[in-house]
Amino acid sequence: MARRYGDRVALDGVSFSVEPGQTFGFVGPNGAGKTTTMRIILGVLSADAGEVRWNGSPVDAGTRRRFGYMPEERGLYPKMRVRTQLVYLASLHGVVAAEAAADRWIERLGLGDRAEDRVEALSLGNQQRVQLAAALVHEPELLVLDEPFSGLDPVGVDVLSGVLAEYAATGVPVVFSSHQLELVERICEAVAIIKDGRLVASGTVEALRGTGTGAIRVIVEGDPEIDVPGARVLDRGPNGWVFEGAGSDAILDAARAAGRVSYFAVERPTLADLFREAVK
Ligand SMILES: Nc1ncnc2c1ncn2[C@@H]1O[C@H](COP(=O)(O)OP(=O)(O)OP(=O)(O)O)[C@@H](O)[C@H]1O
Repeated sequence: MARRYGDRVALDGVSFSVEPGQTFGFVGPNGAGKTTTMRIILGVLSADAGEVRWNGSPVDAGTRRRFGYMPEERGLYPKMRVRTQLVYLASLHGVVAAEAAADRWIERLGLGDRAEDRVEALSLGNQQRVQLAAALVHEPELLVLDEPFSGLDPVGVDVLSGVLAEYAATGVPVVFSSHQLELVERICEAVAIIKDGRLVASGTVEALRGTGTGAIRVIVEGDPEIDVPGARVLDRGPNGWVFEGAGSDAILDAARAAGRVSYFAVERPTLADLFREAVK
C-alpha cells in the first residue's frame, strides 16, 4: 500500500501478511509509517494505492467492525466510568451480552477495583488496561495495537504480553507496534521492519535471525585467557569471549584447554541487531 500526506510520502509500497494466531510485531524508527499502516488496516485512513485483504478478500466496513484497534491517541471518554464505557463499546460492536463481556475483561485485566472509577482518574498504566479492554470487549477477529506497551511498568508489560499471547492462541492474529525490540523478539512469532515508508525486512523472527553469523560465544569459569589459533576475537567481557574465523572444534578445544567450559553457543543476531542493520 502507499499513502502520502500532501507531498510527504508516508508509505511507499509496504506489503506484508499476517497468519491466523500469529503475534506480529511492527517495528521501525519514529515516523517510519507504522501508525499510518495501522490506520489504513482499520479503515480510519484510506490508502492512495493498494488494499487490505482479509481471508483473501478486500475488507469492508462489516469486516472491520469485527476488528479490534487500540489507537496511539487512545480514544476513551475521560469522564465515563470504566465499566459503563466498556459496556457501551461492546454494545456499539453488537455484543448481545455486553455487561458480561465488560466484566470478563475487567476481571482479566485486573481492573476490578477500578470498574466504577472515571477513566480520567486512573493512572496511565490503568488507562492503558482499559484501552486494551476496549479493543477486546467485542472479541475481535483481528487485533491491532499501536504501541500498547509504551508507559507500562514491568508487571503491566507481563499482564499485557500474557493477554496478547492468550488471545493469539485462540487463532486471532495480533499485530502491534513497539520500539521495545527485546519484547518484540520475546513475544512475536513474526515481524515487519519498516523505514521511511518502505518495508526493509519481514518474516518469522526465527528466519530473520537465521542460523547464525559464524561467530561463537564461549564462557570458561574464572574467565581465563583463551587462545584460539587463527581466530578473531569479536568480543570479550563479562559474557565471555566471541570468536570468529575458526571451526567450532578448534574453539571448543582451546576453551577446554583454558578451563571448565560453562557456555558454548553459536551467536545469532538479535532483533535489535537486525533492526540496526536494516535502518542504517
Ligand atoms: N496527518 C498527517 N499529516 C502530515 N504528515 C503526517 C500525518 N500523519 C503522519 N504524517 C507523517 O507520515 C510519516 C509516517 O508517520 P507515522 O505516524 O505513520 O509513523 P510511525 O512509524 O507510527 O512513527 P512513531 O514511531 O513516531 O509513532 C511521518 O513522516 C509523519 O510525519
